[in-house]
Amino acid sequence: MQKRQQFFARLRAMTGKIAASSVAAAIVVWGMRRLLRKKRFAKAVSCQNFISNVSDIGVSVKNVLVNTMTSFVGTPASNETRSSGIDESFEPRAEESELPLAIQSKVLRHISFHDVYDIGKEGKEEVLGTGMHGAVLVAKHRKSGRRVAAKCLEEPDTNTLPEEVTLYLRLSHPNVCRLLQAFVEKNGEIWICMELCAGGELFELAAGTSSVKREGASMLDTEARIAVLVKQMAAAIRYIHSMGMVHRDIKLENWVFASPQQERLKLIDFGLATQIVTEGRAKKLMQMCGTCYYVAPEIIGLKDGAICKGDGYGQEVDVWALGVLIYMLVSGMPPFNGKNHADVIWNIANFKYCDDPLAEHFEGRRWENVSPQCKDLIRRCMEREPEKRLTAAGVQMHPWLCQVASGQMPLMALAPVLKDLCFAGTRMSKCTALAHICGSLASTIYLSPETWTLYKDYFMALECLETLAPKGALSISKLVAAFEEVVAQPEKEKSNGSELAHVDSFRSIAALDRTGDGRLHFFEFLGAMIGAGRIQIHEADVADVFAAFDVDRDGIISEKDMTSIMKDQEAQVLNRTTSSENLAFPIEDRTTLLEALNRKPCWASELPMPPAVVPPKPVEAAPNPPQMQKLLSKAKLQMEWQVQRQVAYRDVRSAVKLKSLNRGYRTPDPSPTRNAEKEEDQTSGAGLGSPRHRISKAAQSMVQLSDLDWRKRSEAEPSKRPN
Ligand SMILES: Nc1ncnc2c1ncn2[C@@H]1O[C@H](COP(=O)(O)OP(=O)(O)OP(=O)(O)O)[C@@H](O)[C@H]1O
Repeated sequence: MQKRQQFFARLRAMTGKIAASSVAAAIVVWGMRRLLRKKRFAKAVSCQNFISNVSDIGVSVKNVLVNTMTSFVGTPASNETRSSGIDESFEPRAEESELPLAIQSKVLRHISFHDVYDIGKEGKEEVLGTGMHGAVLVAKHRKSGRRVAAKCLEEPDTNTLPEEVTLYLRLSHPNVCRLLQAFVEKNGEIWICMELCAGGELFELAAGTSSVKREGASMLDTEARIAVLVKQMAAAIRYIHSMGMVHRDIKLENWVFASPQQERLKLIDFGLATQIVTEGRAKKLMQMCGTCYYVAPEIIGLKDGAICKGDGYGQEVDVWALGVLIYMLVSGMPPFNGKNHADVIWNIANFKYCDDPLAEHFEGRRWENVSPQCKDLIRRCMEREPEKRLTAAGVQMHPWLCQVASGQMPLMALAPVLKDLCFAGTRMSKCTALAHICGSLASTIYLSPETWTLYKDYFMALECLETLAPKGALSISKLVAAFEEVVAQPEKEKSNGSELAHVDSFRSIAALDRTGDGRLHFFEFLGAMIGAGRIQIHEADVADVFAAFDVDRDGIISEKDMTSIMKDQEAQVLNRTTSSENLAFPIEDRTTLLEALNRKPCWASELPMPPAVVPPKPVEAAPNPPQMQKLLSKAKLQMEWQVQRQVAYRDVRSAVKLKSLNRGYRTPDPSPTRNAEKEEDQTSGAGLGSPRHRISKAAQSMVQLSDLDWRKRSEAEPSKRPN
């Protein structure tokens, strides 16, 4: 004990003497690691607090130390210990520090959700939908008035963000709903703000229960229109898979329309998503989860006639679910049905199509008007063997989806966009601070539907450069090659040449890659467009970003603020160029930042109009209209769906009601936490936990047991099967 005290005394003296030196940092971190290895948490925390109190060490060294401590120990004991100018709230937690800064700045720990957003109009909440986590509500940003969708998750340990949030934060694709901000509250709640998709659920549209008013033809009245939607779904799934993730809950309810006017679909609900590929290696998942009708057969195992865990599954389960979804959209019924969830699961495990024997062969009244290509796509998505199933890329390239316009543009027409990218990259490579600010803005900015559609279309047109089935992000090398071909080369050929001919296109375009994965994601592309002065930025847009970068909260973004949150090599770039015309430090106020951001590019030229991605509305009735609405309104199935939904809603609502007596509108997941549930599932092999139709684990194991008992018997003696 005495020795340890001496060690600390020496450490203290030493750190005081050589404050601000990296040697001190190394020693203190080494000491901390030792303590933690010996599980001396109390000492470690006091060491952490000590570092926070040392006032004479440089801010960046101090931040490194404090971050390192925090990643080991967690948040320090009290707020007073951290009053020396560093904003504790900005410090990323261990898993967040892996994320690029532009994404980290979306996680807010120092501001409460309720200080930034108002929920509902005149005290009345606007509910967008209800799920296992309670209601998803409309919230209004106080400063800008923009409306977002907000959901409250509960995490007992605020040091770790739920996987749903960490994965969601990393995604940026035109067909994936954007997670704008996550607020980590002191009471353990996590509020996530997503872009508001006001067009309603695809499920409600298909079932004819949507309350959203739409003009013109239904989006599901012809196969061509359904194909437009499916193409977007395949693009989103491929993107998620290319990020090494699996969604595990692809279903009609989890696709929402961006707005009532648009046929733009967005994927929501990453509650069951997980990282499946790490360091290039894909693992097999064992947890039984998903939504009843959409569960792939490999998720469920069969042993001696009883349902058990399968042998493991991978990303193919999302393609299976997509196949089920297309099946439902064109035929109006699910492929596998049953009296209850266990029945459905049993049928899936045994690959027994629903009551109608023709369903398996896609024949009968419901399939009369469905094209052979569409049936072929469904069949290939719903291959029983996962290895034989199409991949998401395969779905994108399937002939049935070739009828949908690709959004491709001639490369020449894209030259102004490529110039913008290079211009923004040059600015950002000279000024890393600008790159971070543009990245953060792109992650959180509100864009009008027109602006959003325009830049999404350019993004998709550039994606077409890559392959027939793009991965949802732009390859840096392909962009550089395209720039050289249509911009730099023609400029070089001109006798007097121009600035563009000599630009280092690779260095410039690579500077836009904030995630460092060799690809430009949609938010990085938007960041480039902001950096090029194309997207008009308003004061309300920069408020949160300004606050996030003003680390010491003195009302200016100083060089010290920026260096304290940047990596060393980035800070050097910052130091070299602080006086450059790009963005001089300190940034005194938001107006200065706004002016810098709204500066037009010197190379600017007229942007081309992107082609319409959505096919024109058919003048006459299409040759193969599945007439979903009619079909669904008559079908018995619709009743079943609605009854099930109502029951599910009622269950959730009663849970919500009970909770809301204690907590107002905050309606957390009734189970301890999703992650805990996931882990428990993995070890115990307990039943299926599917959102909305999710059966509680206990209830389900009861269902399984009682159900499977008679099943075993009835398999042997079919006549004894109960009705
Ligand atoms: N960004 C959004 N814009 C509009 N509506 C949304 C948005 N996010 C969710 N909703 C609505 O809220 C419903 C529930 O959302 P979500 O699925 O994310 O919640 P959950 O609690 O995770 O539900 P689940 O039980 O399905 O896991 C959705 O089905 C949808 O109708």
